Amino acid sequence: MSKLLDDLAGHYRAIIEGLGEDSHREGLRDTPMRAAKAMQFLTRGYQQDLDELVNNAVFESSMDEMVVVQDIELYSMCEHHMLPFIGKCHIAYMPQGKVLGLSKFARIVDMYARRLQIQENLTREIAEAIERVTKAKGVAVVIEAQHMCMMMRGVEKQNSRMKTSVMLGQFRTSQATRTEFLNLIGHNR
Ligand SMILES: Nc1nc2c(ncn2[C@@H]2O[C@H](COP(=O)(O)OP(=O)(O)OP(=O)(O)O)[C@@H](O)[C@H]2O)c(=O)[nH]1
Ligand SMILES: [Zn+2]
Repeated sequence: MSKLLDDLAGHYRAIIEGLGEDSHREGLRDTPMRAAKAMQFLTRGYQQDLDELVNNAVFESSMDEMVVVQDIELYSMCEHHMLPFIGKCHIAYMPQGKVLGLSKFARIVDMYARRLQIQENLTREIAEAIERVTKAKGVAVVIEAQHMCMMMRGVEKQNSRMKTSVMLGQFRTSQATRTEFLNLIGHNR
């Protein structure tokens, strides 16, 4: 067992004790280690590297029309409360001689979502990574998510959703491209 994981489990034991619970009672005995492993999983994006993850799955193609990958589910952790935010990510790009392997969009989303994040930065990091990997003429990313810190505590609003978008290149400069994308993902109602 790594020292990092042991340390993290120790911190979880302290949190449990801090809540006034007995961390040695049967139901909680293994919880610090379980929680530590779960948190490591939920933040495993810190251990990942973009180039390694893409694994050269960038293919030559004459495709020069918009490609959209819609409804990629997303689980992240808000950096203010360390509570989950959950939603969907929509990605579009305008290829320029190269297309990216389909699964890599989901992998890139997860690499940045599995960290402590705010939704705005997550959206930008995904867009910039796709731009870097594909050298596309434009990249657009929209995320819509619900934040547990707004639902389970605080203002306790169950139905609000946050939408963020980052438009790069042609999606920023061309209203028509942007509109086509928003129409394709059903956001121009
Ligand atoms: N912009 C943005 N804000 C976020 C995100 N996740 C959480 N927040 C907000 O971060 C803010 C932190 O505000 P604070 O006043 O320091 O913390 P707080 O007292 O727990 O705030 P309340 O949630 O209003 O109770 C809150 O308004 C949260 O809603 C996010 O992804 N983006
Ligand atoms: Zn929060």
